[in-house]
Amino acid sequence: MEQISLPLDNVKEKLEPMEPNQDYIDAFQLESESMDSPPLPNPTIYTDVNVVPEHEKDELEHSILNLEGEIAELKQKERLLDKKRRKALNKILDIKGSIRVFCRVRPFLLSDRRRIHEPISTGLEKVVVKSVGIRKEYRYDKVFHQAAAQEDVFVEVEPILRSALDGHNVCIFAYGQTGTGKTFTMDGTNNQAGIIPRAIEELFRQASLDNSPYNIFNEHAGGLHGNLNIQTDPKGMVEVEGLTQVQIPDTVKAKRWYAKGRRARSTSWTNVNETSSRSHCLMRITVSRHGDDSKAKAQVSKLWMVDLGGSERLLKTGATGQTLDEGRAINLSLSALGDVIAALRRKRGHVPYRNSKLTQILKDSLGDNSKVLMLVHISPARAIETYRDLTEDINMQRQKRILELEVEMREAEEECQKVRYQIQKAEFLLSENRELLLTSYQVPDDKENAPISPKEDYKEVNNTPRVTDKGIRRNRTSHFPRFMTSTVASRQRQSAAEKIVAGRARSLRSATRSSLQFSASQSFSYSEFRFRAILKESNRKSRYGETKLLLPESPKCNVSEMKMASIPRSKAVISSDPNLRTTLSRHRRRMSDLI
Ligand SMILES: Nc1ncnc2c1ncn2[C@@H]1O[C@H](COP(=O)(O)OP(=O)(O)OP(=O)(O)O)[C@@H](O)[C@H]1O
Repeated sequence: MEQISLPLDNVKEKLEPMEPNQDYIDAFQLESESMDSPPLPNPTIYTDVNVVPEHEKDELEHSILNLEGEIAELKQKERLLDKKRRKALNKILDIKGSIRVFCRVRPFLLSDRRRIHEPISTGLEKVVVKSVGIRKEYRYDKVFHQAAAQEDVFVEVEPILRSALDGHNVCIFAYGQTGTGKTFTMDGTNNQAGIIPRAIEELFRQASLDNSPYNIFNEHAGGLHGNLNIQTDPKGMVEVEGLTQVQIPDTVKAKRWYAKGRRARSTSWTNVNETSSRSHCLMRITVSRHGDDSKAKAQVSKLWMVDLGGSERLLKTGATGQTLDEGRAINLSLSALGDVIAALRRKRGHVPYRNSKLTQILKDSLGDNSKVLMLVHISPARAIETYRDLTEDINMQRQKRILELEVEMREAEEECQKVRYQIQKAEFLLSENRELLLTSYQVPDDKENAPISPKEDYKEVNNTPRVTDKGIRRNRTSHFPRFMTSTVASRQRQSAAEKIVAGRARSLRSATRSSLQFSASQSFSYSEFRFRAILKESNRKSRYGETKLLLPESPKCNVSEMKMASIPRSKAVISSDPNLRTTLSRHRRRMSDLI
């Protein structure tokens, strides 16, 4: 707050400095020239603080209380809707199966020497392999044919990612012989991103839509046949000693760490694949979600994305030495994983987790309450046919129920987003009102060091006892020598300034009313533009993590409103009256010009 003198006789005004704006200055000059108000005694003009009448304090406090109640109600509604959405998603995943096995058929590559062109039907659930006259049928939850794109695969993966954010442990595996496309499915290429980069994007996107603060950590382990020390805590949570855990604030960092982990993975040439991965590659993303209650324990879930080593016959790969040993270790752990998944699918009492490091590490993410997706990869070098399943009716019923639940889930999600936006608006208004209350009514604790109130200031300057406004005016004129009394021009300027201050007071009152209006009808007036501008700015800054604000479709605001939005809070003229707003701005430019 600084004090400046105006070229009005004896007028003291407290203003905050503003940047000059010629438009406003010119407009103000025009307006003040045309004013024809009766001469007034020289007033003392104060702005910014202590202009809101005392009785409006109650209104403001009432508004704050209303908003607090409203926010609590909205949060409760948000929790219920989120619960409904989670429940629907969980049901969908249960119907689909908590352990699902997909099959992806790799397309022919230029390097494939032998091609057997058999017709392959698409989008079905069964694969028939013909080999030396023997015909074998394999059933999957879904088959991705050769032409299936990375997006097609990811569409099926997406729901269980949401499940990871909801607190379930999730495992996504790529399994298959060497060269069948496991790494292609998990990592992809620069132009055809695979599951892992897409999942990272999606996790951050979904987390940014949610009001709950998330912490996302990334761990990476390549070459699991080393001597890893695995520990299980009393609650059954598994930890691997020496695993690097990094907090990842955004997708860029997440991808950087992922790339770093991938580089550590051992690859070597085999007869079957030039850059064959000679180890399992595990990527773990730990999501910890904090609820509204900051004291409550965070909900922690793990998302594992595993590119398993090739499950080839060792003779066929022509591997020797270390590569052969790696191949053996891979095969052993793969068969242990197969046993665990088979036991879980058949709901056996005993699940043989202890048979390999791989299954020990994944123990807490493969059992109850977890979601598992196994993507089996096959190469097209054999004739493959897929048939329509005979249990078509059952499938249709399943699909119908899944569709219903998906609608239910989407509706709950959309409703939840609306409620979140309402919460953000209400919280924004609440903080505005609290700030207004603080700046307008707070009595400083330390009276000696407290800034002098405008009236006291006046008293000091004029060395007169404190009197009412009327008294001040009378006293003021009577104390000044004749040559200090106002001229016609100065009185005109004063009158303009007085009008402005009165308008300012009105504008502050209207700000209070705006808040009250929201709490009653949930509509927006003055704060909407600033609120949206702030939201836009925060969304522009970071799509993920940094801020949890979300900007739904916003109504168009005109240029002057946006100008207002860019003025800092302390300088913003808060008024729903556009004329008053302009006058006040002009006034300020004029004042700043004089500093
Ligand atoms: N769906 C696909 N579309 C196009 N190219 C593919 C597809 N799947 C695999 N490929 C290509 O096939 C080759 C082998 O794939 P990839 O390296 O992913 O196999 P892999 O199963 O991971 O092998 P390994 O177990 O030896 O590491 C790569 O050149 C890859 O780009």
